[in-house]
Amino acid sequence: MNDISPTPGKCPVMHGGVTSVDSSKMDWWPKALNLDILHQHDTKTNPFGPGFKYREALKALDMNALKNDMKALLNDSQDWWPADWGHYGGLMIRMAWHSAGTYRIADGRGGGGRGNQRFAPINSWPDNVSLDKARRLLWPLKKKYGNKISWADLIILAGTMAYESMGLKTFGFGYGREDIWHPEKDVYWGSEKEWLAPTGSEGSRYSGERDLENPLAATMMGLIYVNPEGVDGKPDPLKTAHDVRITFARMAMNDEETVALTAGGHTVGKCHGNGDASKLGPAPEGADVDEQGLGWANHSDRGIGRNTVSSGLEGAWTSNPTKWDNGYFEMLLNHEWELKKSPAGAWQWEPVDIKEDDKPVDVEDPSIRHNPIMTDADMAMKMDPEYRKISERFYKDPAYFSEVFARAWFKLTHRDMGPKARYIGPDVPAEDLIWQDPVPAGHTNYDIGGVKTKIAASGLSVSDLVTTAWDSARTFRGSDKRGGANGARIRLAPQKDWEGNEPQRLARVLSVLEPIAAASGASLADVIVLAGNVGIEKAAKAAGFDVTVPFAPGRGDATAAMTDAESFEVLEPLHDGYRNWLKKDYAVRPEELMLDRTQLMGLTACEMTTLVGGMRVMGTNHGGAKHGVFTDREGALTTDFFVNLTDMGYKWKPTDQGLYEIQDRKTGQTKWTATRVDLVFGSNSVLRAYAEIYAQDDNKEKFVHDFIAAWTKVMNADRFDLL
Ligand code: HEM
Repeated sequence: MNDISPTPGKCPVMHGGVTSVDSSKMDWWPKALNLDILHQHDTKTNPFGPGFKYREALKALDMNALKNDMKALLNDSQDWWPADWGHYGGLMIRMAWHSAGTYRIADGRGGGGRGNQRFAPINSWPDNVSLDKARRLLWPLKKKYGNKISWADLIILAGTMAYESMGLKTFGFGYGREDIWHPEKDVYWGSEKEWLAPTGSEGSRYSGERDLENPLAATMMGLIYVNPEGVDGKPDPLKTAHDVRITFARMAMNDEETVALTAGGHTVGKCHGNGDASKLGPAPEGADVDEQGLGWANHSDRGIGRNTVSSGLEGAWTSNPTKWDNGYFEMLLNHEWELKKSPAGAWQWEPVDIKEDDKPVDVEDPSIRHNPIMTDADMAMKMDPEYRKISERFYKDPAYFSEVFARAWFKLTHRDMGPKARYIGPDVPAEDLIWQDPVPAGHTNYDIGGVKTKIAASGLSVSDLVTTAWDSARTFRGSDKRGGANGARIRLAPQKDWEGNEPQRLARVLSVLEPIAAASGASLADVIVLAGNVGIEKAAKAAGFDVTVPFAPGRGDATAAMTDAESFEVLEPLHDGYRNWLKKDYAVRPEELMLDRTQLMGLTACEMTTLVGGMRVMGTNHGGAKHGVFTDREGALTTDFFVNLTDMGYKWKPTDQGLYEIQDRKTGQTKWTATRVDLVFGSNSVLRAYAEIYAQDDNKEKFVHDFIAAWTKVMNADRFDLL
């Protein structure tokens, strides 16, 4: 025998817990559904305890004291990681920007709203080299102010105050970003197998004529946005411009905001590449314990100050890199630039000719001067015709540039927080901004019972009532807190025309509900939700249960002028496991799409099961299709979906149309038709366990109550006005 055991005679296999992440029990079945994404940041693992409310904790924060401490920290250079020119501003801004800049509009995930930069994979992305130091520099403040300030807020505050300290009049700041406490499992960052894998590598995010896979916004695995050296590391400002435009559009930024952000970002700070990148140790997640959570350690060279290597490019963009000024455009537009290699071997642009006095000074010794540099993305701001027009305008009108930048920075760092009601603190700007999806306050003092009576007598079916309320609420996503029933945007473009909303049926139902709203003083948004509640109460009654669905009035109706219709397009449902509908065939299995949507809606696997089971028996399938409704008592809130799904008196046979016939084993007759998503609740072992609980005879009433609890959660998911 080959003795590979470190302790001869004993079993060489380590028994005990599976504590490493290299393989999991489920890897044997790669097609199994990963329900874990629905069970993140559970109360059981919450280190703050169940009663902790960040919004409440923030009330005790001395915001002035924190700001004063932050100002002092920005200029308090530490020997272990000295500040360039004695000012940490550039580093802190890059940290805040990289935190916010992972946001993408397609699924609202990413962004700086949860403090996810502290955890893998983002803490160890190649683009985030040295930001571990930036966060560690903030630790004394986090320690001092404790739970009264989240990491997520602290990171964005650091960047914002850095600008303030360098002379920019910022647009404002809102606290309120709540921290997560372990990595996110639901975010798809790409399929490549290597960091910075070039286009066309295994799992490439590009297809066709450089079409970037959705929902991704970054161009490479491990980058926040675009490659600074050029597409796939090959300098070509026009090609880079194409990438920048797409990446920033997917961060919700237009051309003007993109130029403002890039220029404003590089008005301060510098690139770090004065050394040998191969001497950097592993990223934080792969580093040894003695690195204590830091990464990219350089134990063979000095590796700090002027010898820091982060991106590998080297140099500042402007003559005064610790000052908010117009130096970026002066530099970019008034010089010719040529390609050079940095000391670390990265491509960068340097001026063909520049006066000695215009060169930025060394970070440690002001008597030494270095060439300024431009990344390929900076050159795009000059070479791309549209970007150039904007650059020239900013150059000529510095006040306008500052104003556009300040607003774009505010948007960048707050967009993923959702509605303004979530911002806290004295520096929240009063102005309503269209990208906040504003909703006016609605009335609360109307006769709720009277409205419900009118709805009940309106002749609308249970299916119509429940479906319309569901469709108005289901757009909500917890990722960036957009969508939802509040605002009644379901009656506006583009939502009223979405195929998933069945426009004709929707128009018919709204034509009944609108006059009821108008006559009562309630908002249509409230009436739509009330309609759903009335439908559920009727359905529960038909199943033998007298219940009242909880309701909080006060939703408002947004107008078309308050709605950036184009920005709502990303919220269009293309599938809905709850309404048993798929717009078209995707490469992804419909049950995975359902899980993704469920995660975005903030529901657990059990809540998902409850809701699907209830929606099926109330006949809310898309288009009123009969498949998926396996009950003889449609419209009653029974557990029939689960009872029939788990009944061995039936068998399940695939049909040519991708559906399943439910046949009576004895008679051989087809009784109902099911979809793939329906059958997942009987086939997946975890979902089946939930389904079996509801199929038990003793749980009929529990089901009604669980359904109502989950339903109410969905209807109120966007009630930030109640916070
Ligand atoms: C078009 C996209 C952009 C590219 C390709 C890019 C690229 C880079 C690179 C390569 C560095 C050097 C990092 C290092 O070695 O330390 C850097 C630094 C920096 N970037 Fe950007 N950037 C972009 C956009 C932005 C934006 C939008 C902002 C903020 C609004 C920003 C703010 C900064 C700051 C402040 C630094 C200096 C960091 C320091 O002084 O330590 N950048 N950027």
